[in-house]
Amino acid sequence: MASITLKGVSKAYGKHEPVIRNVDLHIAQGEFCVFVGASGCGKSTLLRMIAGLEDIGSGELLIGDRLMNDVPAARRGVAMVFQSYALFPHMTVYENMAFGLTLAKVDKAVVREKVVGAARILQLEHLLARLPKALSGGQRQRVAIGRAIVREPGVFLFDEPLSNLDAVLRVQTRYEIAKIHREIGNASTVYVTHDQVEAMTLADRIVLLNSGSALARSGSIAQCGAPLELYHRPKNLFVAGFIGSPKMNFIPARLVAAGERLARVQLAGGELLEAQVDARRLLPGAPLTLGIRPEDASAGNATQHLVREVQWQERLGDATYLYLRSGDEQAPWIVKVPGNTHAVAGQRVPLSLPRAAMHLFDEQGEALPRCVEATDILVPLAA
Ligand SMILES: Nc1ncnc2c1ncn2[C@@H]1O[C@H](COP(=O)(O)OP(=O)(O)OP(=O)(O)O)[C@@H](O)[C@H]1O
Repeated sequence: MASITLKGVSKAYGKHEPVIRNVDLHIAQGEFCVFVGASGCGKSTLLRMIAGLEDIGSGELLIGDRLMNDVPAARRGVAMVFQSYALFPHMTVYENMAFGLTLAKVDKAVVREKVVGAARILQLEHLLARLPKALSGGQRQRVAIGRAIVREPGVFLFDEPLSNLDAVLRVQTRYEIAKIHREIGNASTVYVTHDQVEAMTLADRIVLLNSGSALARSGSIAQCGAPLELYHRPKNLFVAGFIGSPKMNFIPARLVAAGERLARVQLAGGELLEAQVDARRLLPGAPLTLGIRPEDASAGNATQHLVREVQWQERLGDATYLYLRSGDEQAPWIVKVPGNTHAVAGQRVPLSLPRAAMHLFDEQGEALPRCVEATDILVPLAA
């Protein structure tokens, strides 16, 4: 069982711009780490370098305390599960799962014990004699996971393993992957996805990669931390906009006054709002972006509110997204309200914006520190 350490790892394909830039990362033994980011930001390249399927351009990769840069894939103690399952079509489920062990000339009785054990965890026991073509997509992916488990690797690598599954199976298989990771105990898992729900639900720690902008070039780490840390304390506009769906509302504003735990800002239409943010490093008049998540704003009366007009609504059943705006604003605000809310286009809605829920970003897009306690963020479930 093993930790994974990347020290100053970079990679370019041929003479092109680097796709991975100077990545430093330590994944502890037993940790479930998810690489997430937009298409093309370098997630798979980073994973494939850990797997040994791609050369490391520069820097060092260690698994445990062993330098792995030049160690072939088969000798790294890692097992990888691909989006495409990569099963042998002419072999049964049993033979597919046993393949690596048989190749390594492991004793037949030991192979049987391991394959049957993995099949039990994955609920595949009744399918061991079938060929892959007689399985559903979800069952095929479970066989691919089983093939990885029987090798008892120190490191599991998953490259978008749920992308080919329908929505229901995706949720079920996601739960199974989390359960297997917990049951196996001390194996480290690295999981690549572009789906932020998978990232939020599976990860002990998320590594969000930049995808190239004026602020940061692609292939570098935008933020690395626990899922709720990225959600509640995004470092910059890119992270704030990537994590959360629908995306955080961004509204241009100016600083009016900055106190120790409270900043007063003014919107383009002249409205004044207060945010529990420390903006003392900026001067009054500084341009800002105010950020508020759709689920943090609510339609109703409160101490601090403004009025916006309903333009459009999307009904999801459990919730409704209202698209609201005023004449001064380019983009509509999206506000999440209960699913049974009845709104009509053109209706004017008072909007309540809690001071503790607001984010402020400076002109460069860097977040200003929020003055919000952990206890304001997570509320214990009443017994
Ligand atoms: N073998 C290759 N040769 C040249 N360029 C490549 C190669 N593989 C990937 N790239 C480029 O490297 C960049 C990163 O690709 P990578 O597949 O790692 O991204 P990703 O974040 O996993 O994307 P996706 O979510 O679309 O799979 C992309 O611009 C891609 O076009």
